[in-house]
Amino acid sequence: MTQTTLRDYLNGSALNPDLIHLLEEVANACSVVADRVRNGAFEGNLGSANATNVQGETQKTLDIVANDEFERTCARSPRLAALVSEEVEEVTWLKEPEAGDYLLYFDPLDGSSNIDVNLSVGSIFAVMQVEKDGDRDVLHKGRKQLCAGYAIFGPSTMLVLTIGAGVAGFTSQQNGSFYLTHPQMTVPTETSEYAINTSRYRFWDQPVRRYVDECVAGEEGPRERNFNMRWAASMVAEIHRILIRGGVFLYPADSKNRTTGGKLRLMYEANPMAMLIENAGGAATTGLVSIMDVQPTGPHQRVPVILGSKSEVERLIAYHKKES
Ligand SMILES: O=P(O)(O)OC[C@H]1O[C@](O)(COP(=O)(O)O)[C@@H](O)[C@@H]1O
Ligand SMILES: [Mg+2]
Ligand SMILES: [Mg+2]
Repeated sequence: MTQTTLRDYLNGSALNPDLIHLLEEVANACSVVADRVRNGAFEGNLGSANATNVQGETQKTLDIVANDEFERTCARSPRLAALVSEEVEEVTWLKEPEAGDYLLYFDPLDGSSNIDVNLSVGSIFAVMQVEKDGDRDVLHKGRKQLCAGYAIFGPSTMLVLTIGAGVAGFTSQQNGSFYLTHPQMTVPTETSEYAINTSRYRFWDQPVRRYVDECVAGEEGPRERNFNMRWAASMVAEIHRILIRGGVFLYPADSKNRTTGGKLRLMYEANPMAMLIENAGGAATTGLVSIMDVQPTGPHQRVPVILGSKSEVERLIAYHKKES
């Protein structure tokens, strides 16, 4: 049986060859990062680095290793003008920007608190375009993303990608190539599974409390059915689960994180995941606005995130609108 490789899939699309080249380098970077994560114990890369990133978070050694691998690998792409990384404060310009050049936004290692306990982590990315010659603006709305995806380093390494329509999943084989194994990933409209860090319950706003209280009440509550709960503390793992079997994921703004706008970052966490979820038939909101319609104000801006199965996201929007 012949299998469709990532290269076959991209070459069969209408994407610009320069963008195909960039996406192949992103996939290469993901493979290298997967290896570096897998070999972390042998290479002495587990644990924390003696550094904090722009968000004030302690960096894991592998956060820095993954960032360097992304930079090194993707810089081979001739039309890539700039990199926006979670781990780097300023935008990294690789060339004088020309109209049509690409901008790569990435979280080199997502869920990195899970590394030392050997749970799933991944990398998240999105691509946008330079609009005019010399234009150094990288703060475009998520609606302008040309493509987005993530790699998940779990029991198998997978790359999940949207190139404008639909979402496709590729699994890495031992030879390092990605093969199309999940051609049309869709988020079921209905779900009875939610994901939220409930240790923050006391900080939540009323709409989030109401939603979770109703799920917890199960058959005896207003929803009249039982819900299951999962929290992997790794956004790639949560989104992958939702793309496989549905669900809703929340990292809302709350009384503790409101001054920073929430926890998750718009440009390289929320926007790429929102594009994947919407293109798989789900929905993604801050509670009041579609995530991809948020006008960014900075490369490391944070936003509240609610995404997944449409019916639950719509219910959460209704609860938020009632309160606003
Ligand atoms: O530790 P918490 O508060 O549950 O937060 C978990 C969230 O933080 C993240 O780990 C943030 O990503 P990074 O690991 O890239 O900083 C998400 O993957 C995850 O959804
Ligand atoms: Mg992250
Ligand atoms: Mg990260």
